[in-house]
Parts: sequence; structure tokens; C-alpha cells
Amino acid sequence: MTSLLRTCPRHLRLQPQSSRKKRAYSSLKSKPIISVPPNSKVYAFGAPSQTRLPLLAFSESGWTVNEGEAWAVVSGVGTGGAGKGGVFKAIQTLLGHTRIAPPTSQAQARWAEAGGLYPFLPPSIDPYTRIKVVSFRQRTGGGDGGAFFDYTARYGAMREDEDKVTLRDTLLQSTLGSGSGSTSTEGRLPSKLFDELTEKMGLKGLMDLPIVTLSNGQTRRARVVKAILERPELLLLDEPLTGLDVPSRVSLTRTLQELHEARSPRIMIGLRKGEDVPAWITHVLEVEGAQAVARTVKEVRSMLAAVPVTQKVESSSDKTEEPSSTTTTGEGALLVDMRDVNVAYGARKVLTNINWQIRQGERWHLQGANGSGKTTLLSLLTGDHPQSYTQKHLLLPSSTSSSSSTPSDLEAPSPQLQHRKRTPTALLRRLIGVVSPEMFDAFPRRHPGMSVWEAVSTGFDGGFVPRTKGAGALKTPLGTSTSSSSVKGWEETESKATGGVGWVDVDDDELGLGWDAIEEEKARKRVEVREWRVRRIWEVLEALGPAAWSQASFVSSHSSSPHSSESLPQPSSPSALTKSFAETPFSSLPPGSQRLVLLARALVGRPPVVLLDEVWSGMDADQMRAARRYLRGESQNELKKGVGEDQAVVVITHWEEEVPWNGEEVKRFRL
Ligand SMILES: Nc1ncnc2c1ncn2[C@@H]1O[C@H](COP(=O)(O)OP(=O)(O)OP(=O)(O)O)[C@@H](O)[C@H]1O
Repeated sequence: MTSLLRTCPRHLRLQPQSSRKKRAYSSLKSKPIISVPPNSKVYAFGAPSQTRLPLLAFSESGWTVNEGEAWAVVSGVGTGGAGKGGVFKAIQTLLGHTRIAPPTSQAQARWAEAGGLYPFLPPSIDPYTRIKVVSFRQRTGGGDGGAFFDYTARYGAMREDEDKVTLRDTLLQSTLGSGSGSTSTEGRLPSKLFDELTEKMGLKGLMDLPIVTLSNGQTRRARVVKAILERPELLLLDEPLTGLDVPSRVSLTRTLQELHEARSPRIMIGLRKGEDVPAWITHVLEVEGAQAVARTVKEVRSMLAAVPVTQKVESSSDKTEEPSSTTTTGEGALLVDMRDVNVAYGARKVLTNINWQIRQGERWHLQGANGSGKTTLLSLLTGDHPQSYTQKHLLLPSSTSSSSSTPSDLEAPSPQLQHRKRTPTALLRRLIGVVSPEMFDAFPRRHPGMSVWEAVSTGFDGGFVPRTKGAGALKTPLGTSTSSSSVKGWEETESKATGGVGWVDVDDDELGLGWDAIEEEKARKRVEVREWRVRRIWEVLEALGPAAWSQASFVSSHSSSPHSSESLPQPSSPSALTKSFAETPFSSLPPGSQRLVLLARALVGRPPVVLLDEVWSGMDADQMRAARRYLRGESQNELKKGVGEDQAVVVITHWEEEVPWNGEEVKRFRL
């Protein structure tokens, strides 16, 4: 909460009042917009009040949103179940997906009499048809279940008709009156609001593009405009500024303020703990665990003033006081070499004559406005883009020797480079660890009970489906291994492990032995690799899981004080918290925690190149801090570092403060 109100000048500039503002929102005396009685509790439907912990427990001030007030819901995230993120729970409540229980039956009756949750709406209107939520933490494609989402359509391989629906079609569809009965946009003229919004949101030049081709920032802006065009009474935007470049953030913030002031529609925003609160917000619903407390921004400000200065500095800018041991001064071996790289879709040029070399030990911040081609450039590196094959000079890692699939490989020679078209995509997936919005959307959630352990274990092969399921496969080899002393303590825990560690292949050539010795040596090496993989999974989960950031919402028996990854005792076996997390179904986690698991997956195999595109999206301040510390790699032990000197990392973010490295430790590549 400390850095909640890092006021940001860009949010303080108030815009000239629009004509819509003439409704003079601030002077209106009307019924409350939202009303939750004091001391109310919120339960999942079907949960008996006495026996289950509530999802939310409101304080004695309850929650009343009056006309003219501007609210933000601010919360950390939990790890699932009752610990789900506060904004998520507020959304569920506002959409009527939960049961609100006032403290007494009299309070219940008074509340119902006064109009319930939305007193400002006439009783004849179903409130849930007038409330709209757009969340940017959730997945945007592939349905909600997790069937594989083919994102290659973005890169020019469109086949289905629905991939060709343009932005104009989609937005016009939103302006169709609900009573018209027609779903055709043909001949439909854009409204004044349509013109104004698309202009302000910088979408005008993109109207004829298929929506699947829009960049992340462009898509987010389009989703906001689409929701506004549907003319709800109340629009809740969850993390609306994530992934937007600075100019887009400024124009969106201004536009939201104008719309809210004109009540057309009323806007409420969801923010993660630690995010800037726009200056036009007047009130905050703060959700910590299950506790929901409504405050004015003034109150929050005076609470901040009471925090000792040293504590403030630590929370708002931990990067300034923790210099990293990472350096980029030495010339590491080349890992990526691209010269005169170009990407165009017909006449539309996205990348022109790009030259970039990435070396071992380097930490890069890839910068550029929304739509400048950052994701496209990364998709060339991962080999996902069809035009990666046609580049004249695009050299990528091609040897497995430095992918650290065995402990001894940590001292392996520099990786070999070769042209992308000679490197199989499956191999690239092992050699390049990735977290990106596209990958986040594509990662399957429906795989039967895929645990956090299994999700992380897919990082060794770079696939999406866990292989060698069950710990049984590990038990025997570990028990008979000559080198198992190195993993004593881990051994007991792995028998309860929640999945395998991927296929372990050992090349005959790699062993350099005669035929008779090969089989025996192969078996020994397989055991060694499996042991290393088990240990790596526990290491990344300990460093990036709830043991590093939890507010004890996950396992109540665990220590209630959150601790950072470097202050963790180096465990002889994983903590109870980490073990419990490893067994949790991946799909049950909130998006921020899922991203942390996918970060663990990208790092677990210690690939030579790691690409992190908007990896912080959905994480709260504690999670982000844990991840950044791990990436900075302050431990002296090479194995305990998030990334080593033999690896290169590229980070994409529009927020400078999200980059884990400082000053000269990080190189910048601007598109
Ligand atoms: N098939 C396509 N046809 C036309 N234009 C396309 C196609 N695919 C992508 N583009 C355009 O390429 C540009 C670059 O997109 P990209 O996703 O690489 O941007 P970005 O820099 O990652 O943006 P953001 O910061 O918003 O994520 C965008 O303007 C996008 O509309």
C-alpha cells in the first residue's frame, strides 16, 4: 500500500471539460450507485455463512459509492480459493456472482428496501445488464477453458473467417442497439461517440486491420472503446493501463476521467497493489486478503504520510538500493545475431533493417511504442513468425550443450549459432525461455489437473503438455543413484512430487564412450539429469512461489511474514508452503500467480536466452519484487541465481521501474 499513491504528474494534469460534463456530476444529490451495508460478508453461492470463510468481509463503514465519487479497487493477489485477488472478488460481487450477507436480518431487509447493491437503478432493470467489466489480467483468447489457442494468426497465417473480422466491424457491432434484432454492421454509420473515442484512443489508422493482428496495447485500447460503446451504466476496468505506452496511458486516463465525470458511463478501475492511482480517483476500496476497507484518497494519503521515510523508500523503489551483482561489461559469446531484418505485411512495414546482437551475460530492455514491433521481433527470435525463415541473416542458438539440461552442462562451451531455418522450432523452444501475453493465452489450462509442478516441468522441453507424469518414474533412479547424496532431503519430497520432469534424452555422441559402456553411462546420466531437474523445479518454486511473496493467505500454518527470495533459508528440502503450491492446479491460480509459474517455467531449464514480454502483468507488488530479485541473481551460488552470466535476458515493458536491472547493467534497444 505504501507506494499506492506514488503520484504521477501525468495523472495530475486535468483536461478541459468536455461537453458531456455539463451534467455537473459533482453537485448531484441522488441515490448511491453502489451500496454494501457495514460489516457485510460476501460468500460464494451455496456456501453456508457459518462454516466457510467469506470471500470478502467489509469493515464497519461498509461500501457506499455516491454519484460524483471516483473509485479504484486496489488489492494484492492471493494464490487461489479464498485467497483469490481482491479485484477479482470485487468483480464477482459487482456482477452478482456472489451472495452478499449483511450482518443481521434487519440490516438485510433495510438494504433490500433501499435498492440493494445498485440503489440508483430502477427496480424494473436487471442491474447486471447495465454493469460491464473489462479485465486485462484475464486471458483474452482461446475461450476460457484452455484448448490450444493458435496465435500464429497474428503473424499473417490467417485462415478462418473469424480471424479476418476487422476492428471497424467489431466496434460497430458494439454500437448496435440491443432492440434492433440485427447483428449486421453493413451500412451502419459510426456515431459521434464512435468517432471521438477511436480518434482519442489512436485507433483510427487501424480500423481496417483484422483484430487478431493488433498489438497488445492496440487490443487493450480497442477493448476499452468497445466496452464504452456498449453504453453500460457502470464500467469496471481492471488494470486498464497495463501494457500501454506512455502517450496511450495519458490519453486513456484523460478520456476515462472525462467519461466518468459525464457519467457516460461511470468508471471504476481495478489496480494491483503498488500501481499508480490516477489523480482523478477520489476513493479507494482496499482489499487485503478477505478484508475490504473503503477509504477516501485523502485518508490513504495521510496514512502514507505516517509511514517512516525509510520504509517508503524501500517499498517504492527497491531497485535503487539493491545494486545487482550482474554486469554486462565483459564481451560474452554471441547468442543471437540479426542483420537487416525486415517484416512487412503487404505494404505495411513493421520492422525495417533491424540489426541486433545479443551476448551471454547481457540484460536488455526492448523498448518502443504500442505497435512498434517488439512482439514481432521476439517472435522472430522464437521462430514463431513465418517470416523468420525468409530473413537473410538471423542466427539463433542451435546447440543443446548450453541449455543446461544436465548439471555438468553448466560449464559447457558457448552455444553454436546457425540460421533459423536450419534450427528446428522444437529445439528453439528448449533454448529460448519465453513468457509473453501470447504464450500466457496459449498455455493450456484444461489439461487434467495440471499442477504447478507439471506446468514448470514443461519448461525443460519447451512444450505445453507435461510428459512422464507421476513421481514413480523418479523414485527408483534416485534411490539407486550414486550421486543422490547431492539431493538428500529433496529425495523424500520428490516421492510426493506432483509430476515428472520431462523426457530425458542422452545422446550417444555426447558420452564419447565405447558401445559396451554406453548403456550404463546413459542410465547414470539420466539419473543425474532427473535429480538436477527435480532440484531445479523446487529451487524456482521456492524463489518465485508464495514462500517469496505470500501474505500467509495460501497456507495459514506457514509463517505470516512475507520474505524475499534472498532472505530465504537455503532449504535442505522445499518448505511446506512451496510443496503445497507445487500441488495446486495451475488453472486455479489467479493470473498474476500463473505468470509467476510461467516465469519459473521459462527459467527452470536455464536456457541461453530468456525473453520476458510484459511478464509483470497481473502480479502485485510483493510478487513483482520477488521475481525481480530472483532475476537480478544476488546469490553467489550460480544455481541459486535466477539467471547466470552464461544467459542473456530480454525484458519488454513500458514501465521503466519494472526492469530488474539498473543503469549500465541494462542495455536498451529501441524500436
Ligand atoms: N497480419 C498483420 N497484418 C498487418 N499488420 C499486422 C499484422 N500482424 C501485426 N501487424 C501490425 O504489426 C505491428 C506490430 O505489432 P507488435 O505486436 O509487434 O507491436 P508491439 O511493439 O509488441 O506492441 P505492444 O506494445 O502494443 O505490445 C502492429 O501495428 C500490428 O497491427
